[in-house]
Amino acid sequence: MASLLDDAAREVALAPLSGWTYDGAAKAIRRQFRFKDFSEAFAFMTRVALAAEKAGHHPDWSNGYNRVEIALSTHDAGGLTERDIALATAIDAIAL
Ligand SMILES: C[C@H](O)[C@H](O)[C@H]1CNC2=NC(N)=NC(=O)C2=N1
Repeated sequence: MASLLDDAAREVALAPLSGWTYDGAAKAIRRQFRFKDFSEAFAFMTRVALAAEKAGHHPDWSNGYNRVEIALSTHDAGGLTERDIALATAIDAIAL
């Protein structure tokens, strides 16, 4: 199982990821994305879903029209691990 990132490792890992913030209560990182319309938002979600399946690591998310809110946490480990950082990086590349 991936090991939890401590506070210092989390700071280092989050530094290059703009827009992701740490939610200490949820032990997750969060980011909100906005798109032109629902079709664009859902196309993004489809691509993220495929990347998540490939990684075997999945987002907790919600969608309302053109907004997609994503939280990443490693449930098996009970907090943030490198798997969340890797998926956040992949998601950012998809959103470009
Ligand atoms: C067995 C399988 O690898 C696990 O259940 C995976 C699937 N996707 C997952 N996704 C997330 N975000 N956290 C997990 O702990 C997790 N576990």
